[in-house]
This record gives sequence, structure tokens and C-alpha cells, in this order.
Amino acid sequence: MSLAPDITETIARARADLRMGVPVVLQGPSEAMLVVAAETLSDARLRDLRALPGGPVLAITARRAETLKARAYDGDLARVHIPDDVGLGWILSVADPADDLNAPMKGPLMTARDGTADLARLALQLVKSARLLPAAVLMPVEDGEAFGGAERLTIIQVAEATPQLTEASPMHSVVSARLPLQVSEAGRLHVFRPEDGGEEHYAVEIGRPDRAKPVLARLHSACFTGDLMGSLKCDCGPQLRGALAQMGAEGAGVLLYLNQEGRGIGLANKMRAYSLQDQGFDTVEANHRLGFEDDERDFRIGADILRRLGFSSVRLMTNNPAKIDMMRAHGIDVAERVPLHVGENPHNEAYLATKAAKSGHML
Ligand SMILES: Nc1nc2c(ncn2[C@@H]2O[C@H](COP(=O)(O)OP(=O)(O)OP(=O)(O)O)[C@@H](O)[C@H]2O)c(=O)[nH]1
Ligand SMILES: [Zn+2]
Repeated sequence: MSLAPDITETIARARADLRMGVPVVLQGPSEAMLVVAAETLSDARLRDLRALPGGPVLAITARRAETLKARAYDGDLARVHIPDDVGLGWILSVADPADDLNAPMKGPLMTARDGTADLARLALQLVKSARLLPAAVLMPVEDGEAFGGAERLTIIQVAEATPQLTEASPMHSVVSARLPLQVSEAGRLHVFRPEDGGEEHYAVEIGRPDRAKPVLARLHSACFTGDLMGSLKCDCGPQLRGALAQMGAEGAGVLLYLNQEGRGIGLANKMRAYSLQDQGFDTVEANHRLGFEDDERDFRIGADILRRLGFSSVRLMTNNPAKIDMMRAHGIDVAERVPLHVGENPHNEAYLATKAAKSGHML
């Protein structure tokens, strides 16, 4: 019998540590690294890291490296040398593009080309999944097990963690209950919980859709600003209400409310992107400058929830061709695309035009 956490539980614990600025240990087959998220690193922890033998590096994504004109020898990421005479401010300015335009010269940045980047890659996956800026400070340690044990740090075995972080987490249904709505009194809310400790997702079922026929469906990604605050910067709020209204009018449908705020980067990072948009970058460029891809959502979640509810074919309410492709790739038949053009206004005109030009959104 063992009460020790398994790899899924250990990764969930590591995410919490990283959000708190606590280092975690990545134990690889031939090397071990301490990892701290750049965003939550403190002066005191940086001092303690520097007291160890060896030199720390700052792992950033190739997207961020491109903005900083740093060479990404590792392909999808770069390991930036942290000079001895720089402080926390330097690390943050490499990680966070907020002041790029005011202080463009951070370099030249020296990036590593020797050794393996596997641990740095895993570190970036972890900080992204903790919804932090995609930048992590790594410090080599001789014996990760011994060091982590002595310092009571979370220790992740890289060989176990890598498949875990690439596979979609299994989910289970927690509860479902009747929820009368303005659009239909025959509403029902289902709550799904991923087993990796990630955020819960919801499905709102309207009426009693026939499982043997394509169901009117919407996969809606959380947008606190648009859905709840009535933000004019996007079209999410009107799309959410428009989709529910159409389901109410037809008497049947299913709306998935996926907690993938900011196309999967989290609200804090989305607000960082908004701040960059005020400096003149579009929605895609802003994501890239932060070090993210255009869209970091995992659409396997939506397909999995639909299947769990008994749906295999949908009439999908979307303007995003990637959503259609993703549903098909994950085993959900898209019998029809139902356009959802609502909520255009002068503030989101450029945003919608960028989505059409760069992400192929259908007008
Ligand atoms: N990173 C980032 N996310 C944004 C921005 N504006 C809106 N979002 C997020 O984008 C997502 C919008 O999702 P959806 O409504 O599913 O939109 P979509 O992928 O364009 O597809 P359809 O609406 O189905 O056509 C939400 O998670 C918003 O929070 C932005 O400027 N940057
Ligand atoms: Zn929105």
C-alpha cells in the first residue's frame, strides 16, 4: 500500500508550487533541474538559486525568442543564459513583453545549443499549464532526488510526466441538475471534472435532444470579459446568448462552456495580451510576443464531453474552421456548420478582421 501521490497528483501539486513561486525538481534520466516560473520568482529565491553551484538558464518559447531576436537552437524553445550581474528585473523583462517597446535592448541574448532541452521543454509545458507566462528559470542539481527530498520539494520523474502532459486528461461527470433558463425552462447543467486537477467544464443541455440525430451544438470558450462584463473588445457575450437563444427557439441543443479563458492562456495572460493590443499589436501578434501560440486550447475536451453526453454528430455553431476540423479529428461528426455572426461593434471590428485574415474565421 502507498499513500504517496502518483504522477498525475504530483504534477497537479507542481502546478500549485509554480504558481506560488516554489521550485520543483525535474528528474531526468541523466540530469536533474530545479524549476521556478519566471513570473513568480522572488529576489530571495533567485539569491538562493544562485548560491548553488552551476549557472541558471531562462527557458522561453521560440515565439518569445523571435520577438527578442534570440536564437532558438532547440527549435520550439530557447535556453537563455542569465548573466551573473543581472537581477530579477532582467529576468522578468525577458519573460514579459509589457515593456518591450520602452526598453527594447535586453541583449544580445546568449542562448544554449549544447546538451538536451528536454527538461526545459517540460518546464515550459508545466508553467503554461499553470496559466503563467511561458518562461521558467532552470538550475541544474547533481542529484534531484536527494536535493528535492532534503528541501521538501515536489519531484517529477520526467519519463512519467512527459506522456501525462501530452495526453488529454480523463474526465468524469460530477453532477447534473435541472436549470430553467430564460431561453428554455427545459435546461439542464452538467459539470465535468478533469482527473488532472484542471479546471471544470460545463455543458448546458436544452430540451431533450435526440441522440440519434445531429444536435445543435456550441463549444464556447470562457471569456470573463465578454460573457460577464459585456466587453466590446470581442463578440463572446452576444455569441453565448445568441447560441442559447437559437437552442431555446429550436427546443433542443447543447452548449459546452469550456474553461479555456483567453484561448487557453488564462485571464491574466489575456489581459497582458490586451495591454499589448493597446500598444498596436493584433490579437495573434500579442499572443506570440507573450510566447504563446495563436490558440492554446485543447479541443479534445469538447469532443470528450459531447461523447460522454451521448452525442456523436453535431450542427456546430461556429465561424472557426479549426473547431470543425478538431471535432472531426476527435471523432465527432460535424453534419453542418451553423454561422454565428452577432455582436459586431466598432471596438471589435479589427479583432474580428484579424481572426478572419489570420485564423481563417468565416465571415
Ligand atoms: N488570447 C486572447 N484570447 C482572446 C482574445 N479575445 C478573446 N479571447 C478569447 O478567445 C476565446 C473565444 O472563443 P470562441 O468564442 O470559442 O471563439 P472562436 O475560436 O473565435 O470561435 P467561434 O466563436 O466559434 O467562431 C475566449 O476564450 C476568449 O476569452 C484576445 O485578444 N487574446
Ligand atoms: Zn471574448
